[in-house]
Amino acid sequence: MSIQKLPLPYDLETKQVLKKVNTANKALAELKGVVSSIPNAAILINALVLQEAKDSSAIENIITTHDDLYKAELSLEGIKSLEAKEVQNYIAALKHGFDLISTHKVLTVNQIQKIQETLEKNNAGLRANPGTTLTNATTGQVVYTPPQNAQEIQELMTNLERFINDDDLSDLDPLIKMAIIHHQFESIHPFYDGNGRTGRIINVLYLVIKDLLELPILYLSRYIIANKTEYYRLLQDVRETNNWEPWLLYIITGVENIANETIQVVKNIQQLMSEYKHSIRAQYKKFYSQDLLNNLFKHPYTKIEFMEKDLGVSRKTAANYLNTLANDGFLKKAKLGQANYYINERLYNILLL
Ligand SMILES: Nc1ncnc2c1ncn2[C@@H]1O[C@H](COP(=O)(O)OP(=O)(O)OP(=O)(O)O)[C@@H](O)[C@H]1O
Repeated sequence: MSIQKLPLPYDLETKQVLKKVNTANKALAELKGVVSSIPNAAILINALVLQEAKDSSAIENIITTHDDLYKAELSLEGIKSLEAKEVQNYIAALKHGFDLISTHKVLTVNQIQKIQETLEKNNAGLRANPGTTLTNATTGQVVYTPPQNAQEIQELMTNLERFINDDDLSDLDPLIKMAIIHHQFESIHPFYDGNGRTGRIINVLYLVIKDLLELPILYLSRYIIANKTEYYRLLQDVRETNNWEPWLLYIITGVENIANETIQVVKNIQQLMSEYKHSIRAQYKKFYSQDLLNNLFKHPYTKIEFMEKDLGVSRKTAANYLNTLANDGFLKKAKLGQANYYINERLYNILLL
């Protein structure tokens, strides 16, 4: 069966769906509010995006620990595991996507290609050769064959681009649209690889485009991992039955649940920052600064070079700050090879959840 072009000719706004849309939108609005109450919220992107990258990559069986990831960020000798590198590529793709959409708040096929390119580190572009099928991971059976024809893929992507950006095509709530966009994107399966992760990046970027979030910080991937069987089943089920309601409810419930979890994480970080700010400022009048505090929260694991750069101080001064903070229990000092690094353990524990 070929893929339908968008908008879909069905009434998707059932009572149940609208109810979910309503509560999910409330949760998103609260999250947006909590994030904007942090004056330097952008520093959170690093820590929070890493979380999403780790979870999203895990769906592709790229399993990493937080410890590995944060160490990889430090680029110290001997810790660049392949997995951590994959996750770094995901972060780069998400950040690149965020930059691309930020100015004009549109998402084009071209930009989607750039995101996938950053993620997969190849420029194969949209599929041009046949042969791609989706199989059941356990049985190896083909469950779905996406379009094989290059021109058809191109046309479906152009249609998707219009649906993403032109609200005159459909007045559905953005959350319903996001669920449709995700399904459509995964069904077109426009690339040879990275379709799942690119699709999950599009989800969060779409929320930013629609002003439901200011920063791309909604770890929807965690929800998808936790409900992975249901995810695959519903993707397939919609195609076979055209029964959209369970899929829409699944995705929108995910948005709501994860928004509520993220609100808690952001509030915990905010509280810890405020505690650190007051204690560090009181204890070290001479060297406390907002930039110093930001550095400790931008990188759950930090190193002398980061501090040097962020604060514009000498290596010796940066080392002195970090060692003093470690001596007094604000950070934990650790060693890898010859190099020292410093862990904000309380932040690390919040992000571990
Ligand atoms: N039956 C199906 N119908 C439509 N899409 C599907 C189906 N089964 C899987 N998919 C989608 O295909 C994605 C996998 O595609 P691909 O392997 O290209 O992406 P990936 O990013 O490398 O992998 P992953 O999503 O596992 O991290 C899944 O995440 C899912 O979104």
